[in-house]
Amino acid sequence: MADILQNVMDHAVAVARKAGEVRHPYKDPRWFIGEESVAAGEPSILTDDPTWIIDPIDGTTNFVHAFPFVAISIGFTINKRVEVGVVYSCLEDKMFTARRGGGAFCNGEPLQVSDQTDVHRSIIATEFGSNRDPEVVDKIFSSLRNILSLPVHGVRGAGTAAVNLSLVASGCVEAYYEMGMHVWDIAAGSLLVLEAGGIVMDVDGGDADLMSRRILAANNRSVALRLVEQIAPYRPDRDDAPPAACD
Ligand SMILES: O=P(O)(O)OC[C@@]1(O)O[C@H](CO)[C@@H](O)[C@@H]1O
Ligand SMILES: [Mg+2]
Ligand SMILES: [Mg+2]
Repeated sequence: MADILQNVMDHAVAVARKAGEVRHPYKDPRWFIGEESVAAGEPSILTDDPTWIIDPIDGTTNFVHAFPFVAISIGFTINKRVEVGVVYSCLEDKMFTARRGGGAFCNGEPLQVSDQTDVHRSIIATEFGSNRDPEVVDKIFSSLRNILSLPVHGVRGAGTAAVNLSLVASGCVEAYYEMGMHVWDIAAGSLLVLEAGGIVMDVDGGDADLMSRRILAANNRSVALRLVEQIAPYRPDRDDAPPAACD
C-alpha cells in the first residue's frame, strides 16, 4: 500500500512540475479537501489539479458511542476523477484499496461486487443522515418505505459512508444510497465500488457528481435503476457551493 501511495505522490509531483507549478503537493491547501480543513475555513473546490480528499474519521458518532464501524478515507483525484481510493475500516482491521484500472482489494485480496440482479433478493445500505428538517425526514422515510415495500431482503446502515461503500465493493450488500454526506465520505469508497465491478450514479439515475452530496452505488445497473424509481430525491447544498453571504 505504501508503494501505491508513493507512486501517486510521485505522479502528483510530476503533474505539478509539468504544469510549471512550484507548489508543494503535500503542503498547499489547494491540493486538499479535508473535512477538518474545510471546517477550519479552507476552500472546498474540486479542480483538475491533483487533490487529496480526506476524512480522518468517518463515523464520528459511531466512534463516540463505541458502535464498531469507523473508517479513515483517503481519495486522490486528477482532473476531478478519483485515481486512488483507500478506506481503512479501523475496528475490522480491513484495508480497502483501489487504483483506477487496477482493481479493488481488501487486505490484498481482490474484491468483486455481488452478482445479484434481482432487487427483491438484495440488501440495501443507506443512512438517516443528520438533517432533521421535516421535509428532508419525510423524503428519507418515503424512500425507505418504498424500498422496504418492494420488498427487499433488508435495509442496513453502518453509520459511515466509507464502510457502506466498502460493503458494496465486497458484495455484502447490493447497493448504498445517501443524500447529505460529503465528498470526503465517498471519494475513496466510490472508486472501490467501480473497481470491484459496480456502478456509481446520482440518486436520480444521472451521472455521479462527487460534489453534489448525493450518491447511489450498486453492484449493477438493474438493481440501481430499480432503486432510482423508489428514492425520493432532495438536493442538499453542494460541497462547492459559495458560502452564504453575511449581512
Ligand atoms: O462526520 P463523519 O463521521 O466524518 O461522517 C459523516 C457520516 O458518517 O454521516 C453519514 C450518516 O449520514 C455517513 O454516511 C457519513 O459518512
Ligand atoms: Mg469525519
Ligand atoms: Mg465522514
